[in-house]
Amino acid sequence: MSGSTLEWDAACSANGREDSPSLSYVRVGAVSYLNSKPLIEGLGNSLREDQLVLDVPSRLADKLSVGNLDVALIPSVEYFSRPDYKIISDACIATRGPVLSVKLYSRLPLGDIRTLALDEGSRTSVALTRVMLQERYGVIPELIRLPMTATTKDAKTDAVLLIGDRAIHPPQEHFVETWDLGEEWVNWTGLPFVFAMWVARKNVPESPLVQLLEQSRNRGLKNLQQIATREAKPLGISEETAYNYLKDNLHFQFGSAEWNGLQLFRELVGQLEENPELTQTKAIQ
Ligand SMILES: C=C(O[C@@H]1C=C(C(=O)O)C=C[C@H]1O)C(=O)O
Repeated sequence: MSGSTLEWDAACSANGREDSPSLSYVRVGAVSYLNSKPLIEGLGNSLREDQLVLDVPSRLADKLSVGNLDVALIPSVEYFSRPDYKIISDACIATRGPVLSVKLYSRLPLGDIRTLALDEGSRTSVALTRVMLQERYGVIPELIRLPMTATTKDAKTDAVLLIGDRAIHPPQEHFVETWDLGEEWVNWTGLPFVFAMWVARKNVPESPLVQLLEQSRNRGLKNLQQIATREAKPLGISEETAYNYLKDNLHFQFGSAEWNGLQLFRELVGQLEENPELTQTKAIQ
């Protein structure tokens, strides 16, 4: 435990928020994929083991929503509908071009897609895919949930969305078209895309976690090669692929261009949600 616990406790009592968790109680959730390792480099040294939970993005969003986490790296789309959430860091998962780990694989030309299987771990890329298919092709597909354990072959749909570590591997079958969603968004809008950011519920005091998250990200950025060397083998990818992914595909700093990209995405998602009956997802058959 770091010496900053006292500072955090003091912030809680100074704000008169006895229900607010101090650092010794705060529960932090981070994405379990390679993309998040630079954001949490060394973070575990300042928290107890049970305070840092790693999980897929959709489950982190659910845990934050029901109060099982206090702070989490959640899909950006989950922030839009929650006035009780606040962004507490400029550390994020974004891209300014091809992202490598968010892929739409299609068995038909994109304009002919009628059924779409969606990675169960995703929320933001699900919304991004739907926005782009509708805006660019007028396509509003039937949505099927693709469980974490299922592969593209298990999905009998016209197209499949995969995110995270499993999307980095080349697919095991031939697809007619493949979209790198980061590349498609940036080419289409001229703006970066923010997939995930650190969000807390509004009653959670920010200090000293804000500083810890910034320090972890800065430490991670300095250690990309070590992170790639450490993480590549268990994922079955080369160190070079892991390093290039962290260094060139991902962007970990939330700047004004990222903010503009996020605002545009928010507007487009808002238009999509005006039609709620089109957003239901069925289980895979
Ligand atoms: C780039 C990625 O970013 C992510 C995609 C997310 C989503 O689609 O909801 C959420 C968090 C990030 O893990 C990825 O997972 O490959």
